[in-house]
Amino acid sequence: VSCAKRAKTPNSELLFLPFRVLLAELEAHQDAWPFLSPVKLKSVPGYRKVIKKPMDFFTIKEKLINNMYLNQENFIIDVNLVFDNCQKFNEDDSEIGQAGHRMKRFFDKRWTELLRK
Ligand SMILES: Cc1ncccc1N[C@@H]1CCC[C@@H]1S(C)(=O)=O
Repeated sequence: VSCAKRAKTPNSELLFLPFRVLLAELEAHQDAWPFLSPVKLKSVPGYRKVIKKPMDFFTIKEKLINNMYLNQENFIIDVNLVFDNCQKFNEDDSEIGQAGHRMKRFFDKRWTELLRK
């Protein structure tokens, strides 16, 4: 089975520029602190059992740099996974839960502005 060829051509770098810009904005956001690195499965009881597909901004950046997103959809799916995992595991009125909702609102707004022009 031939695995999907990773996009290596220069123009695909250009193509993914908006994603890198958007991801940089997410990472710089004051409410990004819970999502900057993978959840520490050893120090968060229950996380491994409850959350089937952990995701975080650092992992997304790695995938972006390694050309592992072949289209917009897969990038969006991973970003939304960060927020869906957060809503699933954290109470809405918790510190992390609130940060997740604010980050999602910020992302949805910027995504629309940046890529829906
Ligand atoms: C995103 C998340 N969701 C559920 C439980 C914990 C966390 N994040 C923790 C709280 C702050 C950073 C750590 S981390 C990312 O270092 O584990």
